[in-house]
Amino acid sequence: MLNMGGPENTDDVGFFLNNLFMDKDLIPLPAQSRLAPLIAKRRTPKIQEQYRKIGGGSPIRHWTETQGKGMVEILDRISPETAPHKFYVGFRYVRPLTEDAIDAMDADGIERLLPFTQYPQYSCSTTGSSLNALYRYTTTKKGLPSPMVWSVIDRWPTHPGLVDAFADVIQKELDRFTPEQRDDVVILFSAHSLPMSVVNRGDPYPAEVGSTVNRVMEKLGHCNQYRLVWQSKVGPMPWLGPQTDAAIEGLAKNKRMNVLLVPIAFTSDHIETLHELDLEYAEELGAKHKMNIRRAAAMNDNPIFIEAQANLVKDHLASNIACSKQLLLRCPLCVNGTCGKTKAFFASQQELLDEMKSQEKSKAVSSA
Ligand SMILES: C=CC1=C(C)c2cc3[nH]c(cc4nc(cc5[nH]c(cc1n2)c(C)c5CCC(=O)O)C(CCC(=O)O)=C4C)c(C)c3C=C
Ligand SMILES: [Fe+2]
Ligand SMILES: [Fe+2]
Repeated sequence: MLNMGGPENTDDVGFFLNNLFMDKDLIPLPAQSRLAPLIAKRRTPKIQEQYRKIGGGSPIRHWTETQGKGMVEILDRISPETAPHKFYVGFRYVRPLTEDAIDAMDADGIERLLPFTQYPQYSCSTTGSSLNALYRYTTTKKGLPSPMVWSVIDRWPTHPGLVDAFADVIQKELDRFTPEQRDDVVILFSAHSLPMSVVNRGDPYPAEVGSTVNRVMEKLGHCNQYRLVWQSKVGPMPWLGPQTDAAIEGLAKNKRMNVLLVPIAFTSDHIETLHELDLEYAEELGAKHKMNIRRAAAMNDNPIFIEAQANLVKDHLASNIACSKQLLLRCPLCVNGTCGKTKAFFASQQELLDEMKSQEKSKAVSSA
């Protein structure tokens, strides 16, 4: 289960930010190895303060493990032919790191490996970064890849179960408005923004976030007006807009006082939901403009969501593809070009999987 991870307590914030600013797939900096620690150090007190306000740390590990346990339990039941299933957490910026997950799987003698991105929508800055980390580690660590056979779930923006889960949390929150307010509600789907330099390079994330929003609104029968807006811009360069806070201000000007915020690009609670959406926007902006702003729950332990994850993995394993087709389309975008090598790596894994299948077939034939 690949994700960026978050600091478990305020002492971990420095380590988290240092790894984050060292990541060339996220933020390419000149003289990165010297500049990144300086930027991380400067930002640490501000980010520590934000984590303090949301209870002292990121809940991402807790929720990822809850989702993993639930998913594996369902998988053992609905896919007995591929059982037993086991999940490992691979975070990009805190422990357990992607590399730790590979080591643990190697030690456990795992033979079939399915890196499963926990970001529903693909971006080179998120899923791409995790896959490149996997590639680097498995091709440089001596003796790896061992007999592991790989395939990847690199995106799932329109998976029907994901769409159902989002529609469910939105419906539940819409029902909390009074009948008079309900028709006035504007649904603001809010996703982490991207620098325009990344958008202009052709990153598929904005389109994939849009595809999720479209399916969810279809599922809801276009019951309310909606917008797709972007949050969490960092630094002075231009980022993809409209920004979530500007959109709320715009609605206030138009006397649209009922707003439902929906975090659409991250599957558990984190600073962006608990601090930015709840404290800065719903509470502070809401009070400033006398607006009624609510937020849909994050996926966290949502049973529809966890079942969707299990179904996605089951269908992937049943299809016997060792490589998501879209993975092949992704490569030209990477800053450092490592995706091209990732592609070759997974292609050779496909041959390995084919070889294993044909050996199994001939074994079955000879024993018959
Ligand atoms: C789908 C989710 C995310 C995308 C896409 C994404 C792209 C992206 N982010 C930065 C820069 C920073 N992101 C930071 C923290 C952060 N980012 C996400 C999610 C996505 N980022 C999360 C969940 C978090 C963790 C914080 C939290 O909400 O718990 C930070 C560090 C925080 C800070 O210093 O302000 C930076 C920096 C870029 C440049 C980028 C795309 C290229
Ligand atoms: Fe980010
Ligand atoms: Fe890439």
